[in-house]
Amino acid sequence: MSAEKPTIIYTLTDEAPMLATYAFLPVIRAFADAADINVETSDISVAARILAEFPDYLTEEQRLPDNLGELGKLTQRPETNIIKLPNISASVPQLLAAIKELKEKGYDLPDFPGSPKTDEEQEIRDRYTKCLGSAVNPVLREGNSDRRAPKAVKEYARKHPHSMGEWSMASRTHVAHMTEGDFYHGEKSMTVEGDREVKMELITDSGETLVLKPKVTLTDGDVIDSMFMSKKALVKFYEEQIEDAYKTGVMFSLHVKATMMRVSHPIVFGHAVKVFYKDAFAKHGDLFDDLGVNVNNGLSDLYSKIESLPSAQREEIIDDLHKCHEHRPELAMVDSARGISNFHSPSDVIVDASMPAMIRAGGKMYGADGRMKDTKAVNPESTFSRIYQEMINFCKTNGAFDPTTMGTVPNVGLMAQKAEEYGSHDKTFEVPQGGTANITDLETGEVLLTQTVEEGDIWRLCIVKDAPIQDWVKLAVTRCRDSGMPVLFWLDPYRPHENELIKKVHKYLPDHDTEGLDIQIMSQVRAMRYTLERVIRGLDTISATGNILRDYLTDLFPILELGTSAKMLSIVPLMAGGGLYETGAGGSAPKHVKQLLEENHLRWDSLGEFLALAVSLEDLGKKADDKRATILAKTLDTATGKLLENDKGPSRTTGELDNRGSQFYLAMYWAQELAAQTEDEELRDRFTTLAQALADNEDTIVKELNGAQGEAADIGGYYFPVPDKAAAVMRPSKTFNDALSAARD
Ligand SMILES: NC(=O)C1=CN([C@@H]2O[C@H](COP(=O)(O)OP(=O)(O)OC[C@H]3O[C@@H](n4cnc5c(N)ncnc54)[C@H](OP(=O)(O)O)[C@@H]3O)[C@@H](O)[C@H]2O)C=CC1
Ligand SMILES: O=C(O)CCC(=O)C(=O)O
Ligand SMILES: [Mg+2]
Repeated sequence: MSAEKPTIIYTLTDEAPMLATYAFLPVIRAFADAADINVETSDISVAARILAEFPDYLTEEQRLPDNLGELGKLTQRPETNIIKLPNISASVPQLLAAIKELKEKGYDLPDFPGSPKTDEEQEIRDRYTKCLGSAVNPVLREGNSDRRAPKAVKEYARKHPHSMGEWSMASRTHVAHMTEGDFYHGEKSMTVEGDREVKMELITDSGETLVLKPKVTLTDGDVIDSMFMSKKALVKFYEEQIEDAYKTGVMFSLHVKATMMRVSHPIVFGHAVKVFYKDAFAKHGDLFDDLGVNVNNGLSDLYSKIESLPSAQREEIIDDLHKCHEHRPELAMVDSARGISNFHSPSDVIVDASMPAMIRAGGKMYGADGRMKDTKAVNPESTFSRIYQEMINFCKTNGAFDPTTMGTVPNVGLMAQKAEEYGSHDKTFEVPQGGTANITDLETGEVLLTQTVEEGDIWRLCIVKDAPIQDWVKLAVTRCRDSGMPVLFWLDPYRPHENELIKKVHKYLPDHDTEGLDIQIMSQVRAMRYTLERVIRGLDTISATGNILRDYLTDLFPILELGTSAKMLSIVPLMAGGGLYETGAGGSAPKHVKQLLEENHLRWDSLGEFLALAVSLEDLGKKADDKRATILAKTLDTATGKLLENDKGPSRTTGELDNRGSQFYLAMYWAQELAAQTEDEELRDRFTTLAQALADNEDTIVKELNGAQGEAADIGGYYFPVPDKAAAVMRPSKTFNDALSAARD
């Protein structure tokens, strides 16, 4: 990072946001240049992270630095200013596809060892594992989360409401979750006194001691939890729910977060597939084992592994899989036209986005015949899934929410320093043998937390440190004061972990001036009900939650309120003083890439980027006392408001204004605002020319941008596109490109 100039680091990520960046970076640079702001990029896409992990397999020219590691270090510096776009938290099928593409491009990477047999294979697998799942966000999110709908965005949604499906009392949609044997059921938690080192060990029933994690360093005040999911209870639960759905004729859908909960949830997902196709697994299980089939990676893994078999044998298996459907319920589909079900891949249906989409659609998902149907939404873990049933009950009673009148629900989420589930990846184990699972002090041998587990159970240790909790409480109070909204801490005293948090909230609230503020603590189901009663009255309520509810609620409410969580302001005030500005609360929208590749239309809305850039510039202005950065921030904010007012967001329909056209309008409005301001004459003069050039050529530019649509687009890859090709597709208007270049001269 350049020491002299104020610097924004803009991340290059994956899928739709990465494509949008090809168009947006030249716009940003045209404006940032004028204020002498450095805009650096950092490629943290899954492809770049894979390449950075395997320098020893690559030629000198092919090697990439460890950008993520570097950014992680920068989060510890107060001057850091990062704009973070959504990235793929890769499932195994996505990782395999990325490796395949890179190999085809001449990167001589090793194959991903599905079941490593040698030390070398294990080492390769361990390296690839670093690129799997939620590997980016926990590293960069060295602060807690502040996500909210900006006023202009909320007002836009009120004036231009998105469609909402109808809810009826007769809806059969419901949430099914475990009532015993899940992580909630046997959770144990404690606040650690004094610094100490512990290990995770399993004393097996045969008396052997297996050390699963030799050392975990804990500090005074850490809250630690030991919890497990019983395999037996999970399988029994799936059996019952599948049977119930079949008997009652309701569709079955599974909602997990195999990407973020990258160790536990693929296993939870895999058991569902095995139970659903129980008969086929009973008949061909040995063969599947020989082939290395692992349905934790989805049914697609099974289909690809049986491809090597003689066709008669393969067809017999496929026939047996199909036969299972005769006595199983209908499955929710991801792509009914292509026969791709909810079981195909664990990253196709991700609970944070999938449950709100279903609730927004009136409790319906797509069935195999392409029609929307009621569903049994299976969310095995009861810890958080009960909030969805509460909302469903509410919708059944009160009907669908009305975006023109509903209140807003911002979130203050605890996630700093790998809080809670974020840090659990390397402390989660599929128990190899039954026994006693202990968290044991390395020095004294004292057992801090103990669980009795059985073979196949998933056992994990989560930690949340004291400083992030203090920071979270402070952020909640600050947001309460600044917004004038009440704050609810969604904490359940019956859950041991949250009971520890409640004690800390009580301890740290008195550190702040809370005079006149409405701050309450409620268990999750009550908090949801209380919030919803306010929402339908147009009243706003901040939710202060742990990490998982941060994730769930910041898709749930935005999707209902705004139609998408991409329009959220998503700020992470870094605890070391810097700022991480995320672009919305949604993901990288793979469906949008499909449309671009097929029809050259990108429906991705970059509003999240516009909002993030404005707060990033504002922060730069404040910290570096940089007047020009402040002017850029203010004018960008006004331009974004104008964009909303004039309804220049991207359309879903090919041939109409898309991401590129929307960015053009943003650039034009921004230049016009700068041309109209009087605080800085040089800026005014510089942008008067650009504003003029864009306004004069508005019709030509829009024609050039929209005219490029309609045919398939070639960007030279999916995970690692060819930059020139992607840039050519994303910047099809010569007139616009020339005007931006001229502005930098
Ligand atoms: N911060 C991060 O890094 C995050 C990353 N992810 C990753 O994103 C990927 C996809 O996750 P998924 O669960 O499908 O969720 P997404 O939020 O990416 O997509 C779900 C749907 O939301 C809508 N949407 C999302 N962003 C936008 C946008 N900017 N403009 C318009 N519509 C938008 C789209 O609806 P429609 O198709 O109707 O247009 C899209 O299909 C996964 O790989 C996941 O790991 C997920 C969440 C956060
Ligand atoms: O880190 C991840 O895998 C996804 C994060 C996410 O969905 C979110 O932050 O809302
Ligand atoms: Mg999310």
